[in-house]
Amino acid sequence: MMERAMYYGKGDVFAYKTYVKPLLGVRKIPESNFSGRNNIVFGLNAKVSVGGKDFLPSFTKGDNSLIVATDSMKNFIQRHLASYQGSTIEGFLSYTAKAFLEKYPQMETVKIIGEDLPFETVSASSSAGLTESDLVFKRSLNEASKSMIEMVRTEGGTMIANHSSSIIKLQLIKVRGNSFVGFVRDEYTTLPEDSNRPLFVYLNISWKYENVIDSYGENPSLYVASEQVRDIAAFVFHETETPSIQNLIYLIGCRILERFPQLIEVMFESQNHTWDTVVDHSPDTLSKVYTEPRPPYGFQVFSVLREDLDKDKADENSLKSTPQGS
Ligand SMILES: O=c1[nH]c(=O)c2[nH]c(=O)[nH]c2[nH]1
Repeated sequence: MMERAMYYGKGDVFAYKTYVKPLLGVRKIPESNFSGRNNIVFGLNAKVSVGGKDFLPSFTKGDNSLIVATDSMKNFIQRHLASYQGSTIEGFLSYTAKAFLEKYPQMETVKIIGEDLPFETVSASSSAGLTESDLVFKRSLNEASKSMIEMVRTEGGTMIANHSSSIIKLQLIKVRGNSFVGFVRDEYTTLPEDSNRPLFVYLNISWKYENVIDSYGENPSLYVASEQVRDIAAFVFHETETPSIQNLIYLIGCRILERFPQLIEVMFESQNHTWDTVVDHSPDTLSKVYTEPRPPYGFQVFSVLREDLDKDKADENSLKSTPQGS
């Protein structure tokens, strides 16, 4: 028998909480100054989906007797933000998903996606001069964290079937030091080879922990902050002469896995938004004028796995052991 799709839920569940427990003691890495979040404003946009065979009659017979109204799901999420004692979105999603399964026996699966609604610090005066305000925050329309957890009911309790943490909508421009050459040239090729392009990339990067519990931030030294992943991406972009976006994201993924042994996979969705050149005075000057590229856009999807690091290490070792001059 074919398995059918059947779930329902609520999207755009906005919830803001002030004075969430700060995230302190995140382990520092060489690519980033990030060490924690004050969490004075903690905001998220959640989407919950619930499933279970007991919901079938609600679809086929109009029997609402086991339906938890999606309006109630919204309240459930918001009230669980009030009682959540931790300091990360990942921890909150896990806490809330488990609570849904415990409260409603007809739910067999609960998936919650939470998108961070980030606020940034602004300056304020203090007796010591300029400091960061602890009262006023600036809404950020930049990149944001996003997490997902899928929890399922088992014989004796619950189990996490899937989880991920991400940074989304990161947009990085590198003004030179990028080429794209050597690709297939045939009767369909009009793109010239380019040895120096202004590479503008959009990145969504997701990562998966070996032990989901490390993502909750209860042991902050094992937590991977999206701010650190963002900083690694920019850092690796800076130091790499990129031959393609494909290779760039691979190198970023390897660096993330190197820095965080608690992760087993880093997944990328990248988009190419390389600027079009409008005015180019080179070789006299580096200064040029560019504009947005016309649609369509190119994209890449790639997972970097721990075995990629081991493979690179093995390659390095075999190079090292090759006798000089042979
Ligand atoms: O980094 C790139 N990868 C591609 O696969 C591609 N294709 C293309 O037209 N431009 C680019 N750039």
